[in-house]
Amino acid sequence: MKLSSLAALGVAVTGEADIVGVAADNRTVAPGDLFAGVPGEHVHGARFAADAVGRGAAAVLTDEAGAEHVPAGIPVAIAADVAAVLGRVAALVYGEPADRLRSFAVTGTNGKTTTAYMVEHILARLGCVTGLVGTVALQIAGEDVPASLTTPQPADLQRFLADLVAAGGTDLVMEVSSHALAQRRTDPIRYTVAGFTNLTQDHLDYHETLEEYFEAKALLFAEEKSERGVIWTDDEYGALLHERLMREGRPVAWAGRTQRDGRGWLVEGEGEFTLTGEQTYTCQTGLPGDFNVANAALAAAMVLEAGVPGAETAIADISPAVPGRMEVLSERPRVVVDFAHNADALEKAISSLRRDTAGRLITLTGSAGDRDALKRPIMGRVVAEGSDVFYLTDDDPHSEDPATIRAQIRAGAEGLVEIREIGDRAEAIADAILTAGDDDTVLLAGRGHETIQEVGSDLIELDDRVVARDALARRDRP
Ligand SMILES: CC(=O)N[C@H]1[C@@H](OP(=O)(O)OP(=O)(O)OC[C@H]2O[C@@H](n3ccc(=O)[nH]c3=O)[C@H](O)[C@@H]2O)O[C@H](CO)[C@@H](O)[C@@H]1O[C@H](C)C(=O)N[C@@H](C)C(=O)N[C@H](CCC(=O)O)C(=O)O
Ligand SMILES: Nc1ncnc2c1ncn2[C@@H]1O[C@H](COP(=O)(O)OP(=O)(O)OP(=O)(O)O)[C@@H](O)[C@H]1O
Repeated sequence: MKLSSLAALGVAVTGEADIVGVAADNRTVAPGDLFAGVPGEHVHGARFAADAVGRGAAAVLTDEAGAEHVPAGIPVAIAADVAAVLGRVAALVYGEPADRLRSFAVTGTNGKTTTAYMVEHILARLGCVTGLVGTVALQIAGEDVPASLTTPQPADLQRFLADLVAAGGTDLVMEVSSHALAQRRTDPIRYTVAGFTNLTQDHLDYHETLEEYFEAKALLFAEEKSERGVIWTDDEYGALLHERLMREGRPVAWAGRTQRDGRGWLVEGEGEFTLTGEQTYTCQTGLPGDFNVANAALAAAMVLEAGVPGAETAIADISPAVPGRMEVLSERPRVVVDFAHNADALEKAISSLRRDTAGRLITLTGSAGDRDALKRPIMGRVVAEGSDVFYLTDDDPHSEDPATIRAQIRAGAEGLVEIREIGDRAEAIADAILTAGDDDTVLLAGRGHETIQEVGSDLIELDDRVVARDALARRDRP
């Protein structure tokens, strides 16, 4: 594509070049790419323009402030707000790949990964070739592609979509974080169906208030971002969002256990449940917890609302394997690894496990550093109120002092439960499993599928599932 074509997007172009791709990080530039120098929180990306050109960048897209870093003689495109235009630029360069895909987006505080896996699972059963974008994986037709953010930056996302189309992809299933929506990472994708799981306290380090966090999520349901929405309305903010979209006359369906006005899907039953809209369908999910019925119902309703042929049969069993989400490692004692890392997720995981635990419920968790600190004492209280024993340990401390994080969690739990504080997570997991009775449940919460612990600037290999299996093997030894 010619650099001058970007003029159509309101970008001021000087010089001409043939562009084959887009990269917003100099370290990922390939010959012929347009290097986007985006101003960030830490550095202006345009500072890396000279290095990008050295790696073969054919031109640079940046703003007025960044232009001074562009080497003389290099074609340049200037935008008022680079981050805001980057998605549209990348889409144009890669040939608008999203237009050739049916697309599903899931947002909400908890349940995005699980629901996205469920939508993907239903589509894969129908023979669709899917791209899956989320926290756990970036996949094309089940094969992993490396990723670091839940929702990739615009240039990476559009390149991924182009690769998906080239691989014969038919469908895109994406988790969309509130950060991504606030930063317009998904622009200009207009999803066929957008789904909302729930909204509870998290990420208040990034979004200043819960209302601002809600408004960031609500962006996904605007006319330009999705054709129609499916909202889990048993959630307080879901109900608010549904009312608002109905008022605005947007195409929207509700899903939940309470009948509402307008088009919707009534959910009845537990592991095996019915979904009643124009017709009644029987579905089941093998994933434990009531909240997974909510996730499965939302996933099924999204595929039905998209009008995917054959959906009615493919939703009968929605049991994908979701790494680190209520993953059961053993039965006696029952050891479960779960990604719950905020109060609502912990509360739901604990209460669903409590119901079928004959012995004690032993919960192990910490909380990540350099992230929302306000949630820590609330998490402590939720664990204390729902468990018999609380193993208080470390998550990813990042640059924070781990003992301070533990003290903040402890503040909410003190006096309410037996607390065993062991900072070393592997040691804490081993102790919890080795001292558990056969009828007990051990919930290892917070890290799910993660395999690297970030302590200061050190990256330490730590997979809760590996440590737990090792401890279980030691239990079995006479
Ligand atoms: C707040 C936020 O989202 N920050 C993202 C942002 O960082 P930043 O503004 O600090 O960027 P910067 O370091 O100043 O760099 C500016 C520009 O220079 C470029 N650069 C920088 C250094 C270099 O050597 N070369 C280079 O080209 C960068 O690619 C960037 O384009 O741009 C970076 C480059 O793409 C991202 O890595 C970074 O995500 C950080 C790591 C992050 O943790 N983001 C989290 C909050 C996030 O987005 N999370 C959500 C999920 C939340 C959930 O659990 O629901 C997600 O979607 O993953
Ligand atoms: N519908 C739900 N309601 C409340 N909690 C849930 C729900 N679904 C899953 N959870 C809990 O939240 C945890 C994270 O689930 P999942 O990874 O599916 O969510 P997510 O929104 O993708 O999270 P993240 O944005 O942090 O990646 C699960 O391990 C489980 O404990």
